[in-house]
Order: sequence, then C-alpha cells, then structure tokens
Amino acid sequence: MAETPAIRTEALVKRYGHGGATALKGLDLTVAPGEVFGFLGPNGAGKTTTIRILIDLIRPTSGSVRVLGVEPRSSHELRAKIGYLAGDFVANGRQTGRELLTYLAGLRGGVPAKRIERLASDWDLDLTKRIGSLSKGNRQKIGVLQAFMHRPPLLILDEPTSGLDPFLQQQFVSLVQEAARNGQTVFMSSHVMSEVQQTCDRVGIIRAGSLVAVEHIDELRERALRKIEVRFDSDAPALDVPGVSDVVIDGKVLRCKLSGDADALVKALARHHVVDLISEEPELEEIFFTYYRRTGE
Ligand SMILES: Nc1ncnc2c1ncn2[C@@H]1O[C@H](COP(=O)(O)OP(=O)(O)OP(=O)(O)O)[C@@H](O)[C@H]1O
Repeated sequence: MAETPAIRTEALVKRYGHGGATALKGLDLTVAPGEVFGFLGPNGAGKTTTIRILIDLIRPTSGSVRVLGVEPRSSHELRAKIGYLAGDFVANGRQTGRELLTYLAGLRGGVPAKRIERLASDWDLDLTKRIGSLSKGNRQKIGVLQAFMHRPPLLILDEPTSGLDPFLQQQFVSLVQEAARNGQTVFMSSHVMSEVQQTCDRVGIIRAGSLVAVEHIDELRERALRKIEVRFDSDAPALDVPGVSDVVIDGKVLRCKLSGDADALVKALARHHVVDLISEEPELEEIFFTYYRRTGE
C-alpha cells in the first residue's frame, strides 16, 4: 500500500467572506512523506491561505484536506507534530528569546536545553534579550528556531527567510537539509529561488488560486540552460553540437549555452586542447517566471 501523504488537499476552495476574494479555486496538492516541497507563486496567489488551512487557522469553503493522514480540524494532537512558521511571525515582546523557546519547547513535549543553546549559537542569536527589543531579522530567527527545534515530522513554513540576511539564508538551507536527512517533511512557501533550488525535491506553482505546475527540481535543472565557457590553447574552434546554442567565440574563448546532458559537447571538445572549462549552475529563475506570467500578457 502506498504511504500516507504528509499533505493532501483535494478540490480545496476558499472564499473569504460574502462577496470576498476566492483565494483557492479547487487546489489539489500532494506532498509525500520525507519530501521537501517548495510552494511558489506570485503575491496574492493563495500560498498563505493554503498554509493557514493546513494548520487549521482558517477553514476551507469546500474540498478536503488531510495532514499526516488526519483532518486538521478534527485532531488536537496534530499541532504538536507540526513545526509552523507564520509569514508574519509575532511573539510576546516582553519575553526573552530563551523564555519563549523554553515555553514552546515545553508545549511540544520538551527540547533538550543544549539543542536550543546550539541553535541560538549557530544563528548568532542572543537569547537573553527581550523579543520586543530585537531587530526584525533577529525576531525572524526566533521564528525559524521555534519551528525546527523539536524536530517535528512536518514543517510548514510561510516565507521562512523573509528579513534574513544572505548568511542566515544559508544557515536556513542547512537546517532544511538536516531536516530532510532526518526524514522530516518540509512544506514551504518562498520567493527566494536560490534556497528553493538548494533544498526542494519538488516545487508546486500556484497562480490565482490554482496549481499550474508541479515539477521535480532535478528535471527542471536538466531542462534549464547552463552557461559554458571553454578556454583553448589556440583559437577556439567553431562547434556544431546538439544541445549547444548561442555560441560566441572570442579569441581562445568560446561561450555558449547548453541544454540537456553534456556528453556531445564534451566529446566534441575532446578533439581540442582545452585549458579550462567553466559550467555555471543552471538558473531556474527563468523557468519559474514562465509559470508566473499570466497567459496573454
Ligand atoms: N483575511 C482575508 N480576507 C479577505 N481576503 C483575503 C484574506 N486573506 C487573503 N485574502 C485574499 O486572498 C487571495 C490570496 O491571498 P494569500 O495571502 O493567500 O496569497 P499569497 O500567495 O500568500 O500572497 P503573498 O505572496 O503576497 O504572501 C488574495 O486575493 C488576498 O487578497
């Protein structure tokens, strides 16, 4: 029998108020256990609405939703199994970071004090300061740590790195990778393509309340164009190789774009003396943008 999905929604519809926006228009979404799933889409697409339904902060107008195999509205135990970070994480400003994290750790069945101290030190976070006196970025660090600290089976994160500097974004990537190695499921909305590229197994793209694509990151990477630069010991040769386009020759240097696997190019190059070869990590951003754009625009 197939494993129970970590998240499954079917024909999920959410209409806000009377005559309000229809934020979700029949969303079908399945996230497998142990998967890191990126939930992407332009502003107002319905990401936060979906996330709030998953953790039962709001109820759908119609359709079904199961999280770790149960309906969020009917399970009190479910909340303890989810590490949740809201897009607008707010905490009681009078408490110190340590007081808040220790309190939340207690609610979630306990977290070794050493783990909290380690995470705070990795994240360069002063736990003795009152939360109200912290900068936005430092408050966000607390938000991230409270979601991860008890190693929940499922993490649901709404824009987890908003307000974090590039170093901390990288720390976040490490935390997600550690969670993935640990078998935890991660579902996160994000606008930061680099962190999505580095962490996610699959991405779902939502636009105007409907899922318009679900893709494996590896497959996107194969389809994406890579920039290649080759330096020869004499004038660069003209190449006519399948998958290679936009060839520009500049003396001993050849620049081109490559799609698909590199075998034909490598074999063509092997007939010459190659001094250096640089292949850039493919940029998935361009591919995402094609999904973000509305038809007809
Ligand atoms: N409480 C609410 N009352 C009425 N309409 C709402 C409410 N919350 C969201 N909406 C509307 O629902 C739609 C989806 O909003 P949602 O916040 O889910 O999008 P999002 O994808 O998370 O956007 P962003 O990337 O800007 O955070 C929008 O049209 C929004 O205006």
